[in-house]
Amino acid sequence: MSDLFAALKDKLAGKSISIVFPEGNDERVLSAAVRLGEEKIVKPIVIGSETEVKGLADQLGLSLEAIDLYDPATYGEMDELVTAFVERRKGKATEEDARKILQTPNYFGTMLVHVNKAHGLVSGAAHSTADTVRPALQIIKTKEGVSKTSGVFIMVRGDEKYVFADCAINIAPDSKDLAEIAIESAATAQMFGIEPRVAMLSFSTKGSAKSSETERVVEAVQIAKDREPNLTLDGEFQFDAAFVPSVAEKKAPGSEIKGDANIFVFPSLEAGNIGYKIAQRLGNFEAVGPILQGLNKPVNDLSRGCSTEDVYKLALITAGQAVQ
Ligand SMILES: CC(C)(COP(=O)(O)OP(=O)(O)OC[C@H]1O[C@@H](n2cnc3c(N)ncnc32)[C@H](O)[C@@H]1OP(=O)(O)O)[C@@H](O)C(=O)NCCC(=O)NCCS
Ligand SMILES: CC(=O)OP(=O)(O)O
Repeated sequence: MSDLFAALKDKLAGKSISIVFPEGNDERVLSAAVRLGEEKIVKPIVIGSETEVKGLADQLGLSLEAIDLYDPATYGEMDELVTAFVERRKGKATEEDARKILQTPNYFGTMLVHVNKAHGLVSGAAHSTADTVRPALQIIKTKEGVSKTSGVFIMVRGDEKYVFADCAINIAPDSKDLAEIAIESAATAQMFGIEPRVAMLSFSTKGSAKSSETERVVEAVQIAKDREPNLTLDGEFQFDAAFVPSVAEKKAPGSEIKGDANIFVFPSLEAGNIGYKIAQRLGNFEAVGPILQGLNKPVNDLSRGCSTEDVYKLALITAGQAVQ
């Protein structure tokens, strides 16, 4: 993974990609933003009250010279953002609503991305996923051909690299959603040099159990294969059948996934979110993400349990998505 970040930094050199950090009051976020600015890799735009952010910087011994600090309360181009927000929300927000909502750092920051004053946004160190992603879903929206945004983690331990999806957004995906999550995750994996071999996970392998839950995954496999016949993908698999060759031989002989999957599509958000945290906390995997896929512009969420290093890395990935 260190190679990935070195390659990303090379790719970003001289590109002046600006990333918004709406959580200027959080010491992990402020420290990562200052580091990125001082390394001149991305241009950080930090959101927060000037007094509070300066106070935190003094406490942490940080200089704010390498970042831009925007306070929604005093932002000079608020009228432009208000007009653009009302236009984007078409009938769902009045001007009065817009003025109020744009005082919220995540909405304000997302609008900066929407009106091209910044290339991407990283938030979620101090906000729930719902509060972080809702502005993006409403304002940035999904790109053409994608019906739902989803969130993946790149799980890294030494040389091992896997993609876990969806661990962040869709609570109860239907079979069409699961197929789309699989296809989008395969594209995301390629960005990280992972040649996709996708396993659609369940508590059943190739019909060993039957229920509406397993049928949903079986249908998803068929939809994904019809949409992307060249993608190496199969299921439904229990995790052992997807990951352990000797178990795959017994439970799923003849599958093109031979216990060698590297992208794991979980059947629900419950499974995906619990699964990634177990691998992270018990399995000592580094969990990079969640990386949101399918949006028009890059907006990424952090876990509230993130470190400064996690903020730094997700910001690099976000900037990398902006120059795709
Ligand atoms: C993502 C989430 C916040 C969206 O829920 P919500 O705010 O109730 O969504 P709504 O149904 O009100 O929709 C709000 C907007 O987002 C859009 N939207 C909702 N889910 C979406 C998705 N997966 N992809 C794209 N757009 C989506 C809706 O179309 C709607 O757009 P509109 O206002 O322009 O019509 C919700 O599904 C959620 O809480 N997911 C779990 C997040 C979480 O806690 N994860 C675990 C930790 S990472
Ligand atoms: C991704 C995730 O689970 O985020 P949080 O830990 O903030 O809920």
